[in-house]
Amino acid sequence: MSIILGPHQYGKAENRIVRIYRDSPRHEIHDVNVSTALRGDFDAAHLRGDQGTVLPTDTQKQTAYSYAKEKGLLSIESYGLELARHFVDDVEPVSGARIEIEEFAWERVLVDGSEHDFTFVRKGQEIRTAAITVEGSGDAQREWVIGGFKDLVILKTTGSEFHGFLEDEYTLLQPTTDRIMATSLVAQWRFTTTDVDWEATYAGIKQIMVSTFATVHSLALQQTLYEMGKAVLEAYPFIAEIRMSAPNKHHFLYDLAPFGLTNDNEVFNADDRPYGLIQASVLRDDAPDAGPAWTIAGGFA
Ligand SMILES: O=c1[nH]c(=O)c2[nH]c(=O)[nH]c2[nH]1
Repeated sequence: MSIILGPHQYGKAENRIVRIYRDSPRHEIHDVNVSTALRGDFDAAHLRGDQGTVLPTDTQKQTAYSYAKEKGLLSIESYGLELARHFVDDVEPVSGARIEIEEFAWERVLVDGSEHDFTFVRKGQEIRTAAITVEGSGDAQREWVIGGFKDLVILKTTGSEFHGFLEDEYTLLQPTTDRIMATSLVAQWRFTTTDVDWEATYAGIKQIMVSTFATVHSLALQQTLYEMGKAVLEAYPFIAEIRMSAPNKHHFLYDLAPFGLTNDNEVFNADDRPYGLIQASVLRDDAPDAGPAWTIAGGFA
């Protein structure tokens, strides 16, 4: 028996970078959280404490900030690709890089009915996400881009049923033909190309998902997720796969009978836990291999 070094990667997590575009009086803001991770032969650092091939995490951080100026930070997917390609192409021991990014949205405040040039309020909606992996060099280089969002809280007050489910001796749940359906949606989609209008695609996918949530008469959250994923794949041939995670944010009808009141789906208790957690992926049956697109080396949390 011998003890060996397993998979490893290292980088600078959660660089909070705010990039302002101020080329005109109407400023633009891009507010992101960037994590870098480098892979390659870093055995010596682990086995002997030899840092000769280790590009410090501090340097990775400095690069992330510099690239926000040098390469620009208009779309998190293209910025992440620039950063990952740089580490793999220009830093000798690096054979793979993964860049994970969250973007916090801001919107202009209105002053006298007009959008202000340089004052913003944080948008309460979803956080946009990207995960970029670049591996190998030269003609053998491969790239994987995942776009997505998290924390998209969405609710419909009707148009949702849940009945006909399997029952056993522990089943208490009453069937319903009219309930609130709500979730805080996480979605990630895998691109098959990097030749993409990232901004338009993001806006389009989000719009398709929210409108499908609204218009599908739901018999279960599972069905709604599948329909949302299917609609995205039908609209975007260059998306191979979409993965969704949806906590079922239960709204239970509150019992007002003790007060002599009726409750015709009007007053609910928004319960925060436990919650059903419905997770589903939808993909093309000819989707190209995902490679390391979804996973980080070693499966670290
Ligand atoms: O949409 C739902 N899916 C379920 O699997 C489930 N289970 C449950 O108790 N309520 C619901 N709702």
